[in-house]
Amino acid sequence: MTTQGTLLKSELRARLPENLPRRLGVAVSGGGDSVALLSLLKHIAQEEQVELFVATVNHNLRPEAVAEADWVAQLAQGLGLPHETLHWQGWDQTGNLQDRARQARYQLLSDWARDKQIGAIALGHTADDQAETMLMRLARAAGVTGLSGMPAMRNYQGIMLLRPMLGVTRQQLRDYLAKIGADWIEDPSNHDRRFDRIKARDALTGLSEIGISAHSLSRVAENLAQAREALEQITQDSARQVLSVDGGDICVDRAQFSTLPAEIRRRLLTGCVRWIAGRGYPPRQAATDRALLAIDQGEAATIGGCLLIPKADKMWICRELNAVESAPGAPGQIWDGRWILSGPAIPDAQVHPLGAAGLKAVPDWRALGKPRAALLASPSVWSGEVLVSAPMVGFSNGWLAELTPEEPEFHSSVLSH
Ligand SMILES: Nc1ncnc2c1ncn2[C@@H]1O[C@H](COP(=O)(O)OP(=O)(O)OP(=O)(O)O)[C@@H](O)[C@H]1O
Repeated sequence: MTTQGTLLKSELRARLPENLPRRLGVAVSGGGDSVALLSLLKHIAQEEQVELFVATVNHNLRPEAVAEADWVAQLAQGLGLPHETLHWQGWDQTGNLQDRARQARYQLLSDWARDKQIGAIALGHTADDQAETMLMRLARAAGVTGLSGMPAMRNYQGIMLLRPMLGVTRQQLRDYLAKIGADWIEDPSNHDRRFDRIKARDALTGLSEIGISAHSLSRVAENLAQAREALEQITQDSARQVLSVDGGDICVDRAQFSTLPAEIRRRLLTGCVRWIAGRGYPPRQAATDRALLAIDQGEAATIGGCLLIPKADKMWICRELNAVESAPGAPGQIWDGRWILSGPAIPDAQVHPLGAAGLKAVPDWRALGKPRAALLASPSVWSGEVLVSAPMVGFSNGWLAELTPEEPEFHSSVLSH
């Protein structure tokens, strides 16, 4: 191995978990980065008795994709490694094409890994990718989380995604490939200035004059990733002190909450909102700031599908009735993104939010000590016009309302973003 190769190999090794899984996946598109990744990992795998498995995703978006996947298959075969091409069914015209293709890629790769009992998949993101990500996030005035960039390791549906090349540049990898006489596929979209990433790439070249480089920006990301870890720990500890979960709602001790630093309060609030109303994008900063002010002042507010309701010295954070999808749910299936209701078989049973009509049928709801609005959005079972069960309001009638099994334990879930 060349000296350069040995240096790159140790850079990669330092960013991989200490104990590599016995079966390791490598996502190879055929581009220079992932081809270099494969070559370097091959050396590491040989030294550590790790079996490598290669996969290429064909997004079926470009006619050349079939030939590119075949090219990678041959490359893998030449290295004596198993290869599989995974196919995306195509874009359903919803959302942004790039985002959807990326999501599909991770889904296909993780399904493949699970199927093959592969514990982790290595991806070829480089320091340049990290730097471009940082520049794009700077444009959105991101905070500590956004500016901690792409993580070097991340659990995706039980499979570890590894990015061991975040400390090396695209140019270093190209030089290495040229030295060992390896070939790769040049993606024409890498020069397409319609994409923000390509504009960020060009901008980075200009920034080198003031010493901003892919290396320096990816180091900033690493620094902030450590800061983020520390913040997450403090946030978890604070959550235990100032929040309590009551059914599907959260009750905040306002006096204690107000003593916390702004960043921790923001993290707690967005964590609560995501836990209650879903795991999509976090609420915008302006909405979060408005809601934090409302908590300070003990005023009602709404944020991201949740209601903030003051009651004595507490603030309740609950699901907003108007934000619950109006289509009825079925028992045994996930309703409103997080509840599963189960009980005696009733042919026409449907799950709805309790609503004002339902609450009327449960006269002693006041004894629960919870705000009325919180109860209105709670899950209930109906047979036609008849209320069968409202488990969160003490009228269970043999039914059980449980938070979905994927819903992790509150104190860690609230804070793990
Ligand atoms: N079609 C593909 N098949 C297999 N692996 C791929 C494919 N496309 C990308 N990858 C993997 O992802 C790495 C990063 O690729 P790229 O920078 O093009 O992704 P991206 O679209 O920026 O996605 P993201 O940054 O969200 O992961 C590649 O080095 C490779 O490991």
